[in-house]
Amino acid sequence: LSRALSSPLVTLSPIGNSQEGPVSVHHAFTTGLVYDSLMLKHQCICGDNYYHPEHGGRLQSIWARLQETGLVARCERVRSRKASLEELQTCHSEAYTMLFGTNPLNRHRFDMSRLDLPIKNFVMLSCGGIGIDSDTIWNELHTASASRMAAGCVTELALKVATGEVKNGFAVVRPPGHHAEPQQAMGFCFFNSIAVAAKQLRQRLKLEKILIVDWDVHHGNGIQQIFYDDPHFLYISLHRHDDGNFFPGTGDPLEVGIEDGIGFTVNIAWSGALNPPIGDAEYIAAFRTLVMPIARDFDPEIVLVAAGFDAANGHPAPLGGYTLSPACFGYLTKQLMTLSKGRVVLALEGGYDLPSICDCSQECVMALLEDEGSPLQEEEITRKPSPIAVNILQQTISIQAPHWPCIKRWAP
Ligand SMILES: CN1CCC(CNC(=O)c2cccc(-c3noc(C(F)(F)F)n3)c2)(c2nc(-c3ccccc3)cs2)CC1
Ligand SMILES: [Zn+2]
Repeated sequence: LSRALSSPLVTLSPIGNSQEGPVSVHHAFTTGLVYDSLMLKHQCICGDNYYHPEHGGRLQSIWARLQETGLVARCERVRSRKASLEELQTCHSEAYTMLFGTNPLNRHRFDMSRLDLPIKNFVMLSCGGIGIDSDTIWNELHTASASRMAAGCVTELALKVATGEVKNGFAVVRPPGHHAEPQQAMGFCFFNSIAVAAKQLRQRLKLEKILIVDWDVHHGNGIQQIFYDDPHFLYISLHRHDDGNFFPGTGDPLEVGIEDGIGFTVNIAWSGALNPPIGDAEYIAAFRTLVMPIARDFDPEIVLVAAGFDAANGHPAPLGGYTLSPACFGYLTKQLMTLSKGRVVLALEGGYDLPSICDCSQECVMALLEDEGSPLQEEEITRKPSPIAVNILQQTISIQAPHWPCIKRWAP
């Protein structure tokens, strides 16, 4: 029945006597959205949102924007749920999921004594809060549920896109996930939502080829690590690297995967700090010369996007410092929609400037709905990428060409 329901604007035949007229169930085949206010509760006990840029106001603002613009009404609302400990354990150790996945209300159910917690412990923060570090803050009552909810929402949405119940999707979730390693929380991240979703697609739906594109300004060290030896998952990241001097420092172009996974990690590692800052022209060029040719060659069954917006204009240097336009994120989304019969799932990662992340989210959801979206600036379409960026792309092409012959035509 679910297949029937997902076809456009189906009307079921009337049941019972004809006086009642047709009983119709309108399930348009459209973009799925997933959001849950439970994710707002993950906050530092110090309450200082300026010191902690990764706060609940980010989600509230994005959701409000999607409602005010009528986009929520045009989408299918996907049911939110927390990821189970079992789902989390496809990416994280049992001890880790117990430590960060339980709270005082449910911890009694688990025998924590036999867990050797190999994790750096919690520290007191200068703001008066508690956490793994000054960014990865811990709220004893709410962080576990919020982090599990984020992973569960991305997973639920990805499954509905993969099974064709919704056309594509956008997950409005926090805390972010792409820095979370199997046994290490860092960079605002506890559970690797994108990685958990990707594992479920493989385990439950037996998908063979899953593409993960990460356009957050930071390298997704956790995603890379979890899939580093696995050719079923192609990880392509574009990130500020500055030769390892920008958080988290990983994501060098020479990191291409190991064993069977060689060639299934592609790192487009921008360097040169902010002179000149990286903008639309560089990302358009990277997609044209590397991301899309490799992605088409891989021919994935679904595309998951670690869609952080901290590379967008409006993020001061420590948070990113790049100058991508919201329209550019809409353009990148449209490019990825040419793959996998359009089965694309975006999950929010970073992004802190509220007007900026609202504009970016709006452009991406409009792209998913196949709306026109804002035009790219003429200047950015015609501008040549900076010499440093051209150099980075050429380096990456020569490193990856042995694994992806299709990109050779761009090599000098
Ligand atoms: C208190 N703290 C201190 C360090 C901090 C800079 N650190 C970061 O931005 C940082 C560090 C590690 C990871 C990430 C990060 N951002 O998104 C992601 C994500 F996972 F992709 F989502 N990771 C970001 C600073 N922020 C500012 C700042 C400046 C202007 C306005 C707001 C904050 C100054 S130092 C963040 C807040
Ligand atoms: Zn704090």
